[in-house]
Parts: sequence; C-alpha cells; structure tokens
Amino acid sequence: MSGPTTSLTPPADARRPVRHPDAPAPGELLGSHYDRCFGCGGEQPHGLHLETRAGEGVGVTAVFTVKEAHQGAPGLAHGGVLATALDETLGGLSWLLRTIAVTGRLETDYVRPVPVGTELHLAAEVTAVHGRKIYGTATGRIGGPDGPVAVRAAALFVEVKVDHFIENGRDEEIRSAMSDPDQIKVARAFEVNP
Ligand SMILES: CCCCC/C=C\C/C=C\C/C=C\C/C=C\CCCC(=O)SCCNC(=O)CCNC(=O)[C@H](O)C(C)(C)COP(=O)(O)OP(=O)(O)OC[C@H]1O[C@@H](n2cnc3c(N)ncnc32)[C@H](O)[C@@H]1OP(=O)(O)O
Repeated sequence: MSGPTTSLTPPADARRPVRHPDAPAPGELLGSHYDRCFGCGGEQPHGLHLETRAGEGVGVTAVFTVKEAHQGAPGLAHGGVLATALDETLGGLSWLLRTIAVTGRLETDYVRPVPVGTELHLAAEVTAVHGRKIYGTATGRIGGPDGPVAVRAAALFVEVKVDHFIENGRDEEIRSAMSDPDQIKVARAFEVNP
C-alpha cells in the first residue's frame, strides 16, 4: 500500500473549527455546488439529489431519499451510494467554513440495512482543523432525524484552490462550468476566503 495512511484522529495541536462569519444561516438550503454533481446536482438524473441545509455551529443536515437506481441488493441501498451520501454531506461543510476542500479519506460504518424508499437523515460536522486538513464526522439515520443510526463516517478533507478543478477536470466540463455564471458565482463565494 502506498500513500498516506494517517489516522482520522486530529493531531493534538489541531484547532477547533470556526464558522465563517458569512456562512449561510442555520436552516438555509445550501444549494448545489455543481448542477452535474452525482451527490447534489439537479441535472444529474440518477444522482442522489441530496438537499443540504446549514446547521448550528460548523454543521449541516441533509436528506437523501433512496431510489430504485440506488440499489445494491434487491430493495436495499448500495453501500457505495450510502458512502456517497455521507461524503456529499461532509462536502457541504465547505459552505460553513467558506473553504473548498476535497475528500482525502473516508471511513464508513454500515450499521443497519437501508431499504429503497427510505429517507436517510444525514448530519455532519467539522470536528477539527489542522493546516489544510479538515476533520469531520457524519451520521445517516432512518425513520426521522432522531431515528436509529444506519450509517456513519469519519473523514479527512484537504483544502484546495479552485485551480484543483480547473487543472484536473476534463476540458469539456471545465469549459462549460466556466461559461456558466451560476457556477462562477459558487467559485467566487469561496475565493473571498482570506
Ligand atoms: C470554474 C470551475 C469551478 C469548479 C468548482 C468550484 C467550486 C466548487 C465548490 C465547492 C466544491 C467543494 C467540494 C465538493 C463537495 C462535495 C463532493 C464530495 C467531496 C468529494 O467527493 S471530493 C472528490 C474525491 N476526492 C478527490 O478527488 C481528491 C483526490 N486527491 C487529491 O487531489 C490529493 O491527494 C489531495 C488534494 C487530497 C491532497 O494532495 P495535495 O498534494 O494537495 O496535499 P498533500 O499531499 O501535501 O496533503 C496535505 C496534507 O493532507 C494529508 N493527506 C492528504 N491525503 C490524505 C489521505 N488520503 N489520508 C490522510 N491524510 C492525507 C497529508 O498527509 C498532508 O498532511 P500534513 O500537512 O500534516 O503533512
């Protein structure tokens, strides 16, 4: 195995996360960061169409309804899709920090099977920040926001610049995104971060 295998436990000198002063108010719908995103994009037909809202502190909540296209076993959500839901919810924390970050590491626990048709109630929070590393946790509950935990995750996101996408994305989609005023607005919202 190569590459970093760092623990998901923040180092002792990590700092507490700080909600950005311009973060959306608690309860506010965050909207999609990219309309073709498999997690949250409205223009992605088989996507998860996750709806994420700002929470208190450096936290967010989201709801994902498991559809027929999201199955692994008959009538049950695919584990990778559930990991995506957790990943996307954690990604929404970017709005609270006003920092663009990508997933470096994601560990998922599957606690209960999640049937098709279920509304998965997700919640995520940033637990610590250390340099460009952002640590977070997420849960997915069934039967309501206070229902039993079906899935949970711990993750490490790494802060990047908008250039990360421009340099690594396929030309076709990057050109299209850069000519979309709504997409530019999303990117600008993060660039104001000092
Ligand atoms: C006009 C176009 C507009 C485009 C869009 C604009 C705006 C978008 C706005 C918001 C979107 C934001 C997020 C998306 C939201 C939701 C989607 C869900 C999230 C995802 O689905 S996102 C896709 C999956 N994701 C990837 O596609 C990442 C691929 N990957 C890489 O791109 C690199 O790998 C990277 C950047 C991660 C690091 O590379 P790097 O060279 O920048 O940094 P480096 O290696 O120096 O690491 C720095 C410190 O992080 C530690 N570290 C790194 N990786 C680690 C690991 N895996 N485990 C443990 N520790 C790790 C090191 O150990 C070091 O730690 P230390 O500082 O202590 O030494």
